[in-house]
Amino acid sequence: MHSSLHDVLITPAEMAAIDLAAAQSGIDSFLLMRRAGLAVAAAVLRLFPQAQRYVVLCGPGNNGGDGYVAASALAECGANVAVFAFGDPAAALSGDADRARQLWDGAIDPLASLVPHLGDVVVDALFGAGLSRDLPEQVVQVIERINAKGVPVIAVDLPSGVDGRTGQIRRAAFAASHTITFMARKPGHLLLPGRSLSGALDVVDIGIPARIVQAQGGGWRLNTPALWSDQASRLDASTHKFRRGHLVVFSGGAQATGAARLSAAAGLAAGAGLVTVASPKSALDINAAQLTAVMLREIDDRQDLEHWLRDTRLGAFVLGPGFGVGDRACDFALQLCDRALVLDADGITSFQERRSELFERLAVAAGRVVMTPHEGEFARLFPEIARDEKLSKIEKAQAAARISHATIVYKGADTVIAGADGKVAVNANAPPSLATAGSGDVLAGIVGAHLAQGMPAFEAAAAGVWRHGAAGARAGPGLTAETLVTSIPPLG
Ligand SMILES: NC(=O)C1=CN([C@@H]2O[C@H](COP(=O)(O)OP(=O)(O)OC[C@H]3O[C@@H](n4cnc5c(N)ncnc54)[C@H](O)[C@@H]3O)[C@@H](O)[C@H]2O)[C@@H](O)CC1
Ligand SMILES: Nc1ncnc2c1ncn2[C@@H]1O[C@H](COP(=O)(O)OP(=O)(O)O)[C@@H](O)[C@H]1O
Ligand SMILES: [K+]
Repeated sequence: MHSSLHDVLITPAEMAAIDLAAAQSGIDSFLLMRRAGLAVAAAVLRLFPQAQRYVVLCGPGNNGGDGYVAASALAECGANVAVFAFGDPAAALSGDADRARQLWDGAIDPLASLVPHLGDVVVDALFGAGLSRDLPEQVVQVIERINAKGVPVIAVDLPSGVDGRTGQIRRAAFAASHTITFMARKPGHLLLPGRSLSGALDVVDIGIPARIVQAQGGGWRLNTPALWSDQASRLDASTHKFRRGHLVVFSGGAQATGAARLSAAAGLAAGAGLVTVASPKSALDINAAQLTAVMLREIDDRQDLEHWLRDTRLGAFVLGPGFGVGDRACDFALQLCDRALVLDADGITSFQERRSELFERLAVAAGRVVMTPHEGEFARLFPEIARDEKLSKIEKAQAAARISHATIVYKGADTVIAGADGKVAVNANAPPSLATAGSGDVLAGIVGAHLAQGMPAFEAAAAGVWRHGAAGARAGPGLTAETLVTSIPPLG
């Protein structure tokens, strides 16, 4: 892949515009298709040199065209190749794809006649970026037959049936072991369930200039350090703990203190210079018995908080983990909207019936606020957005950020980070072992540390999600929230 396109995500509509812009700039579109098909053939031979038969499935558009080029290249190498087409290829195909078909001099059988055998390797060139509706029954049946047989599938551009913009399945989809895509990743490769169905992803540079790809791209990004490393604070010899930021984490009552302590420990490990747990009187003793480097302060009510907030050195706040749902959470959060705040868990749920109050406050407050909902919390605060099936997870996070005026971290295996200004990134470094109790509390603490150090909200959130994922990978499969805290890698 071209290095400047490493973190760029291109939707199918943008890819079509890129295709057009490339043609208008004089680039030979058939040459692009040839490079795509040859890259597929090379990958297939490298990955599955022992296949008894290469079964190439060709669709009615340019994805099918890539398939015909790959089939011809495989046959030229002496491989046993069988081509099956959806519909009548002579009638359906035009332009480059038809030219590619005419250069294939073997038989073309109807897709429905395919009987997969063990020893086959399937090259899926049915539908790629042009998938525009649910798959027809005939294709669904073939996909189910092949998936059930367990023969390896290499997908061209996208596994057929996966929507390249949303990652959703249009009735059925191949479960590919590998996907070969072109120029840049597509959102459907990263968003679930498309991510699980794409297998190992290979992005091939077929020679479209990076400037053309970038010019048509809409700004969706993969979450990598390139997005935020220049905003990360560096340690220099003259630093002191207040310069590294003071993070406050609010504790729940005596029966619910662990979550806040996990956030606090994560905040300290992630680089906040000081961390204080703000605890109600009822939980002071239990917190005191468990805290060492993290400090403790009694905060019971609104007045206590108002008084304490006169200390401008308090750099950022985490409100929500184990805090308890109710008006007290809302009162505290509304007081903190013009500071730096991570609103998580109960802090989000508490606003289910009062969200306009929060959003109106955030619209005028000059704070840096990050909300970190998982799917359930997202649906509580943004029910109409959560229900809208036309939107991808990326667009849902963007819509939520827009109406709430906060940075949204829409959590899950495919966490999306969206800024109120439209910036968006999809995370891809998180292992499934992060699905463990307390893992979200650790994330809130890491993001809080970044805010305390002065990072802007979007960058603080994106860096937090990335470090959380990297910590998960370092902690290994048996991780607990505690080992996650001790595995947080350095920032930058
Ligand atoms: N964009 C580019 O620059 C390049 C694109 N290439 C290939 O071109 C592909 C995109 O080509 P196309 O835009 O022709 O799109 P596709 O080939 O993915 O599919 C479009 C065709 O499928 C039909 N179709 C869509 N959904 C259907 C459904 N559910 N049931 C039945 N028929 C359906 C459409 O009517 C159209 O005929 C990419 O995925 C890639 O493989 C490559 O050739 C290399 C260059
Ligand atoms: N399957 C998964 N793969 C990768 N990351 C995951 C997966 N499941 C959950 N996570 C991450 O783990 C964290 C869980 O947070 P959350 O749902 O709030 O749990 P908890 O309340 O137990 O802390 C989130 O950051 C989420 O993105
Ligand atoms: K495909």
